[in-house]
Amino acid sequence: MGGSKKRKRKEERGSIHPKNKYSENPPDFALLASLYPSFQPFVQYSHRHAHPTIHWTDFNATRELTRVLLHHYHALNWWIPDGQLCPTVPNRSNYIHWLEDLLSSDIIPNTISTAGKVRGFDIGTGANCIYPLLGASLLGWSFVGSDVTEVAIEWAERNVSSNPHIAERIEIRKVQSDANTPCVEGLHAEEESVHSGKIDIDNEAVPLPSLPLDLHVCENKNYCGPPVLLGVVKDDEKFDFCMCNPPFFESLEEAGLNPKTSCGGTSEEMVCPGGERAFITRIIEDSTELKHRFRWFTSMVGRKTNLKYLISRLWGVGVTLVKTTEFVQGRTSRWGLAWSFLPLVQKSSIPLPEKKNMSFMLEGLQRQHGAFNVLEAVKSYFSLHGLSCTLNTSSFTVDVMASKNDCDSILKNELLITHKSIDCQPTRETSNGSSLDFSFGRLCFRISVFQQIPGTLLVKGSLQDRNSASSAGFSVIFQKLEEALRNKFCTKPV
Ligand SMILES: C[S@@+](CC[C@H](N)C(=O)[O-])C[C@H]1O[C@@H](n2cnc3c(N)ncnc32)[C@H](O)[C@@H]1O
Repeated sequence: MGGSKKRKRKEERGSIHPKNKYSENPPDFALLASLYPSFQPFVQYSHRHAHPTIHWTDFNATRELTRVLLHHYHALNWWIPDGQLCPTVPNRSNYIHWLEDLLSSDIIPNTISTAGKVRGFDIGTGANCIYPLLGASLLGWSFVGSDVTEVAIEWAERNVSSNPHIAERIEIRKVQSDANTPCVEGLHAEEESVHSGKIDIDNEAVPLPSLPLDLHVCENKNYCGPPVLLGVVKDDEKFDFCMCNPPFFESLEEAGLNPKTSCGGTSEEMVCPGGERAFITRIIEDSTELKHRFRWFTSMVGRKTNLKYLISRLWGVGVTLVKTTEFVQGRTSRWGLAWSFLPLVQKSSIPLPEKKNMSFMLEGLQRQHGAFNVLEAVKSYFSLHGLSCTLNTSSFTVDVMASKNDCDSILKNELLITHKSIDCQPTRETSNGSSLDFSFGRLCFRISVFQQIPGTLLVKGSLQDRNSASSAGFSVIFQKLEEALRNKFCTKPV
């Protein structure tokens, strides 16, 4: 009962991007079977299903489905050897269309692409090379696709050269697998060589690089493999975006947990020490060096707990904005995570979210920072902008009253106060890329702080007035408060 409700909710949220070829018309297996004799043996007809289906646990069936989908709907020739990761086309297309939305959103300036030509970097393109093939054929984008394994490079190149109409747009780049990036502290040398099978470490301590992120929290789970972006992106290169479907898992056992599908996948493709959390943390590390050489840095994230962790890492390294989306396919959810270091663009008027209740989590707080400190920071944040506030220590709330001018003051000054260290002009832009037109007289809201578990607090805001003009103002101010608190409490020392 609970399960079916949950499933229904997911289905209601919508599982497929509206621009996706398959959003209105799911693949027609009967038609494909009639057109492609090689696909026929895999198609099952049963009175239990309204439409013909395939055995999702059969690698040969899922690979043949991908081949015919790419051929029939995308005019692409494609193949992978046995056991390599087999992509699901509708699902991978969702990521491409989300990137398309990000690139056309104008939240950050388009400083990179020339003459409307979009150039992307696919980290770990795999033997299947699926993202460059889809991005080039659907949208005319150019790509560099990187990978570490010989088999991925060989087959990605084959998949590119068997499609001469787009081959010029895709470069496959081998990452030197013997050029392991140094490991940040956490792993014992012994564990390192066992887990990665690539790192040749004597029993001596490895010299540690000074990195802007503090990874102590994920002890023993750090990425110690070959370079990811730094050392692979060339000195003179700029990209509109990078994308990545990272090795999600820490072990092959974990990778094999879903017996309901067979998409293949070798250990090199699916597993890395520390799993996706460590791999994406390395992308974040690299992005702090490469900054404006990419308009958007993005990655797929497989676990919600990792998504939360990575978002708080991002605010800690001074990004100007973070965007997320949920990709739902069947019963599986994945998340898209995007960030940028470019200054936000000032815009005139875009509708704002009109919410009366908002909340966010502050995670990874140090021991000395409890609910009371955060509450005090909330009060001084608003007092600093001249708003009238009352702190109630027994209910752990701050009641705030703001006039139109007070709100203006927050929007005009906030970025100067909280983001002194980043290259960001004060604008009226919110993290959602919207701007505010105040048409209310006074705003009353309550901020409450709740302890969840040690080191994690929930901050809630509730609007006391009920008109929608106020709720637009409240949404923006609450987002500004969130940025300020994250900046104050979630930034780790360099
Ligand atoms: C989960 S697979 C994704 C393959 C393909 N992009 C897809 O979506 O199906 C992850 C890929 O990352 C590659 N990989 C692992 N470490 C890498 C690194 N440091 N740089 C580039 N690729 C890497 C693996 O060899 C593997 O092909």
